[in-house]
Amino acid sequence: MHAHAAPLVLPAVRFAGVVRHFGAVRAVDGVDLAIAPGEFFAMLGPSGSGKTTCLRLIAGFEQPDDGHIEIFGETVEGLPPYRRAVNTVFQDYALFPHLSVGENVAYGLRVRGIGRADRDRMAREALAMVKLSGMETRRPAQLSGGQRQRVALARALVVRPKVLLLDEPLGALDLKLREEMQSELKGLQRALGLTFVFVTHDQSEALSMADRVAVFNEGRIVQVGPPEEVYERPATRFVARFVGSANVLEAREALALGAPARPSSLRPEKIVLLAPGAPVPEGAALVEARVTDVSYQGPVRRVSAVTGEGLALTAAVPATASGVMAGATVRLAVPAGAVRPMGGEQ
Ligand SMILES: Nc1ncnc2c1ncn2[C@@H]1O[C@H](COP(=O)(O)OP(=O)(O)OP(=O)(O)O)[C@@H](O)[C@H]1O
Repeated sequence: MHAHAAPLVLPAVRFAGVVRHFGAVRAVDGVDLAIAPGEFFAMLGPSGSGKTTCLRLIAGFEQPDDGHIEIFGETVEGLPPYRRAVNTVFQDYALFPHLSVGENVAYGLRVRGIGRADRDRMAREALAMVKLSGMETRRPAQLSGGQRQRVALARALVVRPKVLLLDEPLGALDLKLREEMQSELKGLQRALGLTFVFVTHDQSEALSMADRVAVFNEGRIVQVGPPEEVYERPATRFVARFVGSANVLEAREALALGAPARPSSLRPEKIVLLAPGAPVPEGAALVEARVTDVSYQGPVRRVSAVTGEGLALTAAVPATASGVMAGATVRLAVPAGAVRPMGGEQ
């Protein structure tokens, strides 16, 4: 964006040069971002990369040491959490064990001074939204993990925030439930038209749910864009490796595969295992390599191999491919365009 061009829509959340240090730890180290209203925005990165601190800065549980934060155009520095148009769903749900489900959900309304009848109605509506109608009188201890997660969601939504902050909300759920909740959350976000800011260290979760993904490393955003772009065109080595474990090629290695001499990424699933005698596809580079390791992963096998020149590649090939075992020599085709140049260094 040009500095002089006014944005077309006021961002739901805007960070300008935001810094948060804890002693010598640069938890958030100069972050700029603009999250659009109604956007599902994922913050993805390894443990300790600063995602949660960014979320806490939006919520108002942390204050920036430097930089500026706006929520729908309003400067929020110094504004306490309850005065911001945001609400948070925590990973551990933070439900009150001694209150019923209905009371948990209505809690935020009670502290805002909303009367009994309205509270009950709004809590019932919020519980219906997360498919928990009829559970009002249960205690959190009488619910499954997935149901508790829904109560936490209803409790956050009932006060009608403009931005919902979710800190690894599905982290405690098993895989199947997690996948169900991913599509439900996404559906809910679309139906309500709310802005969701979602923190996760799970790259497939970020890619499948978000409109845009910001990849964090060491307190900075190293790439931000739609999932396809982050996956297909990682900007840095870190993004290439962290999102989908791409092969990272040095400039001379890219050149040897017929691509421009630039540091580049190559997705394992783009590499084609050629059957013995099969012709090399048009425009592809042919590589002969000795298999060093094979790992079966259900639909695919991940094959690690090294060429005579010492180029190590990982390919994801159909699990049905035969004759692939450690020590075997394989012919791999790297299609033209599969080698993608990277700009940044971090
Ligand atoms: N209150 C605090 N006091 C001291 N250091 C902190 C505090 N909060 C966070 N940090 C440090 O700041 C860095 C970033 O932490 P943060 O929780 O934002 O990372 P994260 O990417 O969310 O990681 P995770 O996925 O593990 O939650 C870490 O090194 C962390 O130890």
